[in-house]
Amino acid sequence: SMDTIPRFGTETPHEAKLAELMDNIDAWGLNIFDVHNYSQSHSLTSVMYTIFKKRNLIETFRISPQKLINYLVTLESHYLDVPYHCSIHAADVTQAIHVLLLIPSFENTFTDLEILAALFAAAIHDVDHPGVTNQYLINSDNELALMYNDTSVLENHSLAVAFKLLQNEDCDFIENLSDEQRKILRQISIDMVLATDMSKHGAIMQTIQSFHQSLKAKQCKDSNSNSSTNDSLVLTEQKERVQLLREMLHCADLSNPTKHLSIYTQWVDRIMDEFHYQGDRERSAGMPISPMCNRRTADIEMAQIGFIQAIVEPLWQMWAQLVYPHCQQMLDNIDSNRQWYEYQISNRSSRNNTSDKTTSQSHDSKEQDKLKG
Ligand SMILES: COc1ccc(C2=NN(C3CCN(C(=O)CN4C(=O)CCC4=O)CC3)C(=O)[C@@H]3CC=CC[C@H]23)cc1OC
Ligand SMILES: [Mg+2]
Ligand SMILES: [Zn+2]
Repeated sequence: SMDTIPRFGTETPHEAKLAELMDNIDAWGLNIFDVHNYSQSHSLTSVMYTIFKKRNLIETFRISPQKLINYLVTLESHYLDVPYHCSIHAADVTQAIHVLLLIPSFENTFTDLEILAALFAAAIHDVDHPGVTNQYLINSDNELALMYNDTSVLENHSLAVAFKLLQNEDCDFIENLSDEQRKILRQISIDMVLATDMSKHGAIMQTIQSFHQSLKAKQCKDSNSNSSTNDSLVLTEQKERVQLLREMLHCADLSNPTKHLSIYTQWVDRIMDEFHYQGDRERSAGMPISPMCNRRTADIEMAQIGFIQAIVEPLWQMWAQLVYPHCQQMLDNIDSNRQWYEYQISNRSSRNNTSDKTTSQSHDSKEQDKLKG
């Protein structure tokens, strides 16, 4: 019954602190690491449950709260204890897409079912991620690469695991959706999660420019009719709305550099840990070591500047243009974060041997610790 379900979906002795944090559920500045700590490591369950309650999705889709919790706790337990692609990343991306869906430009854009599908896709998008890249799974003849014919291996696997969990009677929180609604939810989730494969990034960047121009053209036509919703994008085709949701999840998945430095540097530590563990395995297997995966030659600051310049900034600039002025904070954070990493590089004492290099690197991470407060 309702009274057995805690306010944020999970039992915690820190409910008051969690309530304080959840007051920021609609804000880009939510500290997901604090949520993880005060929810007894149930950030994904508590964030998803809080968003579902806030968006009235439990009533709209006649969801059993208990089955929703059962699904979320089971999904969360199927995220592995890897440094970056763990349940905190899923919670982070889910909360990010929730905030992006709140942008006024989208006030009248998506149906409740599309919003349900988008949040579901974000929550499941990396479940059971083993902490290595698709390329590593392919190069090491992993069972998963065999299963998915080297094609979006991790993304296909996460989708299959997530939908398998739904088949459990106690976890089927979408039992009251019609067959047509379940079909649409599955279709949109598959489309969105497959689009988080970075090998699709180029294709997304190709189409985003012309797609957004066509949307802006339609938008200003609406504004000529001086309708009250002149800010919001109205897309008549479900295909176009799904394309926007695909881009939105990709943006959320690439949102670390758009966050405050103290949060961003924690994600950098985690992804570099994950990449370096992969590099260690590649080295000991005599395989070529993947980009950014060699801890012995790593230049963490350069990798971030390259990641921001090559991937994150171009994508977020396209996105910010579409929803101007609602994503300026993200662009500002990207800029100041890039400048911070450039400053770290300009600040380096000239290193002439590895021991110096190791010392100063540990010094840098102490710098970052200070930033974390
Ligand atoms: C916080 O910091 C990061 C967070 C996530 C990722 C991801 N990275 N990737 C690809 C790795 C290979 N790629 C590149 O090398 C891109 N690139 C250049 O071309 C120049 C420098 C540079 O980085 C593309 C992204 C993933 O596939 C991960 C999984 C999905 C999304 C992003 C993740 C990388 C980060 O910091 C480098
Ligand atoms: Mg992924
Ligand atoms: Zn991800």
